[in-house]
Amino acid sequence: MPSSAALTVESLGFVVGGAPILHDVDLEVAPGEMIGVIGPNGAGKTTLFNMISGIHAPTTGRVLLDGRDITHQPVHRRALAGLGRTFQTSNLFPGLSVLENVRLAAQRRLGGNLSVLRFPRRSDRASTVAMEHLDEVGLAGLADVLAGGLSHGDKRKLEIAVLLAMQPGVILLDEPMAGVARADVPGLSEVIRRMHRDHHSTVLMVEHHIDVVMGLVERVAVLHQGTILALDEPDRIMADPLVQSAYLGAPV
Ligand SMILES: Nc1ncnc2c1ncn2[C@@H]1O[C@H](COP(=O)(O)OP(=O)(O)OP(=O)(O)O)[C@@H](O)[C@H]1O
Repeated sequence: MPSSAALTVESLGFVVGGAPILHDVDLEVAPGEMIGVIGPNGAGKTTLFNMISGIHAPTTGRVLLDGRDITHQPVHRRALAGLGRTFQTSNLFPGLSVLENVRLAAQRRLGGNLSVLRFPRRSDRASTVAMEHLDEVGLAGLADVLAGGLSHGDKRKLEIAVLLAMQPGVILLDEPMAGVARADVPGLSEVIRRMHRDHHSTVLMVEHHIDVVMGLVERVAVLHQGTILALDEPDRIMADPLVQSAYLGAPV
């Protein structure tokens, strides 16, 4: 029977110089589900994201988006097919304003002119949509500020506004809390929670802050030595002796 998952990772493997970086990774993310991927340093989390988003080709296995095989599609085709991603390091346009960053994404989706040199009116459709998304992430008041001048936490919120403007079917969040000041973590968590709740977004999130992951997601995948050790609801993951032993360092 064909899978109804929004994102499917099937028997994924990645070998470099004879060393298996990932092996036998199977994962299904249901439409509207948010799954957190945790695991120790070097477990293969970023590599898994790079396979899903098309930065590296897997050695074995497949990646399916809404049941369609995208394993051999380049990054931009996957984006067009509805796969959105944030990176550990920001991929915003630092010299453009906060509003312009989101408006460009909205224009791309709405099919408008991509130029930022035409001085579009604040009332055009893409600007209106962009302002709505900035409002959602709490950045409407900073619309005219240059993106490069934002705090790390606000850059992450802006990246989420950009994603919302692109309306991807599946969102990959790569360590959204990386570099974010401790005081800004709860606010950014809330923005992710609202994005998931209000837009029914399908999300796969790698994050080192376990407390953040546990409070946000429906299920947690524990990646260990290149494969998924456990996949379950947060409470059950925290209580799993295998996970405690392998990941949290506690004795079994
Ligand atoms: N292209 C590559 N060539 C060689 N080794 C690689 C390559 N990509 C990843 N690795 C190795 O694979 C392992 C997994 O790396 P990866 O960055 O995916 O782990 P991670 O779980 O994201 O770690 P971290 O939590 O530190 O970000 C590491 O040992 C890394 O050095």
